[in-house]
Amino acid sequence: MDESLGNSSMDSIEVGPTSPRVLVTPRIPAAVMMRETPLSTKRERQAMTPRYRGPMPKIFKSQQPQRSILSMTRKDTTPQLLTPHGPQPLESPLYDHKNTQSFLEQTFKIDEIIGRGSFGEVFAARCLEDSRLYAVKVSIAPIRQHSISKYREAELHMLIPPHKNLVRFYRAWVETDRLYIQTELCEQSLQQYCLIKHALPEKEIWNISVDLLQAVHHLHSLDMIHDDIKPDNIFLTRHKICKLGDFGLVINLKNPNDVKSAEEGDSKYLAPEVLNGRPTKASDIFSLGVTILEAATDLDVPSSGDAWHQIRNGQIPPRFFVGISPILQDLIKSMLDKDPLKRPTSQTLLAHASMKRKIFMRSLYVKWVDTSDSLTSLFKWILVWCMAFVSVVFRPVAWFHEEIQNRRSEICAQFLNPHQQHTPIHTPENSKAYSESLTGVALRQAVPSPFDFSDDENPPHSQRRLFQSAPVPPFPSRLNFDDDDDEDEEQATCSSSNSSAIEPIGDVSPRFRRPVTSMVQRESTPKSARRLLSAYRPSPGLSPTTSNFHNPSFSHQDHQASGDGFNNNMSMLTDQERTEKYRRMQQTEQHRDWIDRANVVDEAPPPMSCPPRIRRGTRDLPRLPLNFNLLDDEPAKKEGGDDVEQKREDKKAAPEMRRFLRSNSKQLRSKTQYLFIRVYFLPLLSLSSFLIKE
Ligand SMILES: Nc1ncnc2c1ncn2[C@@H]1O[C@H](COP(=O)(O)OP(=O)(O)OP(=O)(O)O)[C@@H](O)[C@H]1O
Ligand SMILES: [Mg+2]
Repeated sequence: MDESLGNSSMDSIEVGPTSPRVLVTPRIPAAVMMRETPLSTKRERQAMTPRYRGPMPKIFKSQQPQRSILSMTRKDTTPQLLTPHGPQPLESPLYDHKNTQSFLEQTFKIDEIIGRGSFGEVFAARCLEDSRLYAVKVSIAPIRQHSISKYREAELHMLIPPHKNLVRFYRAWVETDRLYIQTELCEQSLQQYCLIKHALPEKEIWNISVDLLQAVHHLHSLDMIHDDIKPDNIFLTRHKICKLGDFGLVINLKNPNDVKSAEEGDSKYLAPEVLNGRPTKASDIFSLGVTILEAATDLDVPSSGDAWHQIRNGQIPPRFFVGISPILQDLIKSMLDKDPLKRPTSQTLLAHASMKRKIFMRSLYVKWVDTSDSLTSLFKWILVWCMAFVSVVFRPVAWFHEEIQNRRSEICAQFLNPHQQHTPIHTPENSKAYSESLTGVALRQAVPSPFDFSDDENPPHSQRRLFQSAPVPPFPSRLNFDDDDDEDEEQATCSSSNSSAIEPIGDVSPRFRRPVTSMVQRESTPKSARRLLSAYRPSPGLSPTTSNFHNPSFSHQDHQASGDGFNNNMSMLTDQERTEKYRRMQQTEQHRDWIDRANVVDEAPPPMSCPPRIRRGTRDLPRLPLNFNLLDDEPAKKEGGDDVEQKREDKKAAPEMRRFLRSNSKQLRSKTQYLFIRVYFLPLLSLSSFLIKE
């Protein structure tokens, strides 16, 4: 049928010799009419019928499912692995027989459905056993038990030795009457590629021809016929290497019992002799010739009619070959020869002079791709291990840094805000004493003092905390009440009285010389009482168990009679010595008051102890101004009225702040390192894991 005639019949009709041309709606459906049209390219066809988006959909033997097959599968049998020696139970460390999910769902992570064919659905799925991506084809209809060809595709595929231009077979299994075939995943089919690109450049056509001829030659050398070569069954990797797939119609010529099903290859690519006979190796060459012609010319291959015969009679209009080299034209035409005997074999074609160089170049390219792939995977492997190692090494460091930073902030906040009550620095040594004092254990053990000095200005003991071992610069040592001469005596006095304050009588040990609770009592004792306490020192040589302190009959007179004590010492001193001694005592008292204020808390301690380095660094620091921006805390609220005083304090504290900053610069540096890990290392880690997934 003439092209112009076809167009006029579709768009307009002449009602009479004088009548004007009127547009009518064609009665014949476009699809039927298009079958009658002569050869055209797919692009031309698209222009004529804008809604045309590709070849007509296939007619399925069974109704195409509206939802995925997976949602319809029920697991009621154990999966059977198909092997050349028969079915065997399929095992995997990830598979749980008791689980109601299928083997596919348990051992794969399904990414998407990548295709639907007459046989089944094809999924892109990541195998959880090796973390690689595969294509898994699941049969649509349950496999009929007595069907001869029920596992045909899988059985034939597993028989074919692997080849770089054949889609690789991994395994196949049957579960609940459905066949699953796990194969290599490719990027797209040649049909999808051609629909986007239309006529491919000649260089690509040569690459495709070389790849497919090698694949067909591999099959033919095994005495196998593919019988379904078409763009839909040819797949492209991401490196544009062509692979022949879908071995459902393969004929094994070596097996005389191989009964082929009634299905035949796609009529568009069918060799003319197959209409009246059996498929042969030559028919595969014909199908391959039509495929290459379609890819090179963007020909819309007819499935029947005159156009179908036109191709088989070698009457392809020369306009389709415009821009194609004569060598490629000759190659295609020879493959489409009507006479199967005149058609070249795959071996003859590969041995062609023009082919040899191209095969060599292609094999180099394939090797390069393989090498780069292996190097990439090796690099990824090394990267993963390095990352794992580095993360193992640095993770505790990062965690430790974070803890230190938090702790530092807390400590600084205490020192920088004079109006805020201070949280104590808890050390492993005093944490026990802390918990004891909270529960009152230590206080209950303590022998009650004869003096009750608790008053309103002293908070309860349970709220008092100590810097147990805090040095008190620039003030004299807390035990150094008196002159150097009587230092020993003073210490003995203190330890004796302290021990008696916490320990039950008769159980005094030297390690309790400075128990915390006794310090609590001491810290909370008013000045006047402390002076009186010194009067209760035990006499030298008197054991703590017989100490006057614990003797209920002990009185002030007894104390004076024992000849020791504060008043006697003082009376023996000169005026100047006494003044000096008072001055020092005053300083000590002031400092003790400061400690008292600093140690009052009303909150539970944080769980982590402050590391000694920081404890040392921060202990000596004076209070710093409130507006220290290093901390994220809210600026402390100034109480009304003492703005001026506050400013003066701030000014005084400025050099102290500098000192503080200097001493903390090391910590800030470590914070920078920590940030470096957060900003560079962790994203690098996620990048590498992403690369590995890919
Ligand atoms: N290994 C694979 N990699 C990528 N995509 C694939 C793969 N296998 C199949 N597909 C996609 O799934 C579609 C259908 O696959 P396949 O041809 O194997 O199914 P089919 O049921 O045999 O169909 P038909 O009988 O029409 O050939 C293909 O067109 C292709 O898009
Ligand atoms: Mg197919």
